[in-house]
This record gives sequence, C-alpha cells and structure tokens, in this order.
Amino acid sequence: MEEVRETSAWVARNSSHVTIDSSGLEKVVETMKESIPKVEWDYEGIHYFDNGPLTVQYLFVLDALNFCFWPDKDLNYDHLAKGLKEALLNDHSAFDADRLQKYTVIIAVGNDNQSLFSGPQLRELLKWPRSLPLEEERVRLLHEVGFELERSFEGKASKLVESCGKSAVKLVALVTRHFPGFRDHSMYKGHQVFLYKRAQIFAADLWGAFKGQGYGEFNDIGSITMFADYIVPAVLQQLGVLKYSSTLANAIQASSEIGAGTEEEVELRACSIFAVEKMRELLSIKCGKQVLSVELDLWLWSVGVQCPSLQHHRTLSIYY
Ligand SMILES: Nc1nc2c(c(CN[C@H]3C=C[C@H](O)[C@@H]3O)cn2[C@@H]2O[C@H](COP(=O)(O)O)[C@@H](O)[C@H]2O)c(=O)[nH]1
Repeated sequence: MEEVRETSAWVARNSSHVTIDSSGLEKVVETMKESIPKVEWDYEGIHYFDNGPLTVQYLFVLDALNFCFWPDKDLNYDHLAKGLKEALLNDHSAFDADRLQKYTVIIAVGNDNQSLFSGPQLRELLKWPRSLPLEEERVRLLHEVGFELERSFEGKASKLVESCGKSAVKLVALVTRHFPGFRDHSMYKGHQVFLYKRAQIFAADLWGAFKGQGYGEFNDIGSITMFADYIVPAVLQQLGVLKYSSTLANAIQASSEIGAGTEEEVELRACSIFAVEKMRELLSIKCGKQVLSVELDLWLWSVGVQCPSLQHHRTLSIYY
C-alpha cells in the first residue's frame, strides 16, 4: 500500500493540527522492548468462522458495514460482527449476492403506517431495535456489494480473493476498483490522500481468521498499514505519540463533530498511519524485532475498546 504510506507521510510532514511526538514514540517503543503485546484475532470470539468460502462472504459483508458506530452510544463493532454471525447461522444464504441487493431501510411510511418497501430490513437482520447510524448508506453499500459480486465474481467474495494470487496489495486494489464504497480517500491541501481503511482491514481479517492459510494466505501482508479508524488515533494520543492543537483537543473533548474531509480529520487518520509505521521502524532498529502494522493495529485497537473513558473524534463517515 505504497500510496497509503506515501500520502500519509505527506500529511504528517505538512500537518497543522496533529503532530507526532518522537520522544513519546520512543517511550512507547522502549516499553515494548521486552515483549511486544500480541493480540489474537477474534480474541472476543464474536466472528463467524467455518474455514471456507462462506467465511469470506461474511467478512466482506462485515467490512462493507464496518464504520461509524458511535452516533448510537449503545452500538459498537461487536454488535455488527455478532449480529451478522447469528444471521448467517440461522440462514446460510443470508449473504448471497441476490439477497444482499434486497435488504431495505424504512425510507417512507404509507398512510396506514406500513412501510412502502417490502423486503427484509437491515436492522432486523442485525436484530437492532432502532435505526442504525447512516442506515441508508449501509443499505446502499450492501446493494453495491451484492450487485458487483454477482456481475464480476459469480456472486462470491471467495472468487474475488482467489483472483488476487495471495497478494493483499492486489486484493485492496481490486476491492477499491470494483466497489466504490471502499474508495476511502480525501483531498488535503491540494493533495489526494489514500487511507483505504475498510479495504485493508478486509485483507487483514482474512489473514487473521484463516491464520495466514488458505483464503488468508498473503505473501505481502507486511504491506498493509494500520486501519485509520476513530479508536486508534485516540489511543496514540493517550500514549503521548500524537499531540493535538488545543482547538482540536477541545473539540474532541467536547464531543463536537469533526467534519469529514476537513484538515483535522485527515490529519488524525493519516498521522496515525504514519506513527504506526514509525513505531514499526523503530522496533526494528532498536530491538531488531520485525512486527507487522496489522499486529500493532490490533493491539492498539484492543487497548482502545477496553477503555470506556476514551474520547475519540466524531466524524460521520462511511469509511471507518
Ligand atoms: N484500527 C482498527 N479499527 C477497527 C478494528 C475493528 C475490529 N476488528 C476485529 C477483527 C479482529 C479483531 O478481533 C477485531 O474484533 C473495528 N474497528 C473500528 O473501530 C471503530 C469501532 O469502535 P467501537 O465503536 O468502540 O466498536 C470503527 O471505526 C471500526 O471500523 C480493528 O481491528 N482495527
């Protein structure tokens, strides 16, 4: 993911609101000298897994919807992973490409209070009692996944993965080429910046779930960067690796929304990618330890979600 690395580095070099504190970074690396924290993929035991193509379909649907849980304070990633797992256990064809194109949202209600749309509703699939954040977008993205899988990959996410010849880089390129909803990029000070959070986490989820074998075998897993979400930047800030301008720090503290595509938002995400790359480099130079960004990400993310007081930035976005 050279373009993710390069454009994030450009943002970090030109940033106005977020900086990377090299002494903070060194301190964190110092604490990791003895042992690098290792977190098992699915340490929570919440994902569907059957070691076959249905798991690939599950992970692709999961990562198509893996964004923006915070507007509902009771909702989080676990609900999505578990809800989709349960749906699949109840009905093995729930994520068939034709079915994905039929999920609906209550957009309009008729005079008799009946939904004007038939078809199963996404929130029923997830057994969520009220509307989901960005629900219309979630339904639109499900349709896009179903439509394009049917059109180009015989309806199967496993075919998409098979066509990448064990390359995570190719997988990310193919996913972003075929599925516009995964094209996570921004304009920043006149430069196009690539972040590709959901496309990259799909490759990482395959790698983690299949333990680097079968559908999860990638010869270039080291090319994937961390996944720029809203949890890891907050953890990096808490660890003293990221420093925010006082205006940005106050906005996050006050839970004010940070607009999608603003300088602040792009910097929070891009500087996180750059900081994790630096952390990885430093671990290699100082301790001779080779770590993957994916492994650092999973550790940082698990620290963040276990800290209920963590204040993260709030952006309405379909990308993370
Ligand atoms: N950087 C990074 N971000 C991640 C994940 C995951 C889940 N990965 C699973 C795969 C295997 C593991 O066992 C994990 O269970 C979700 N997120 C992001 O977090 C946010 C949700 O937070 P909250 O609202 O508190 O649930 C939201 O932006 C979501 O997209 C990750 O791994 N890394």
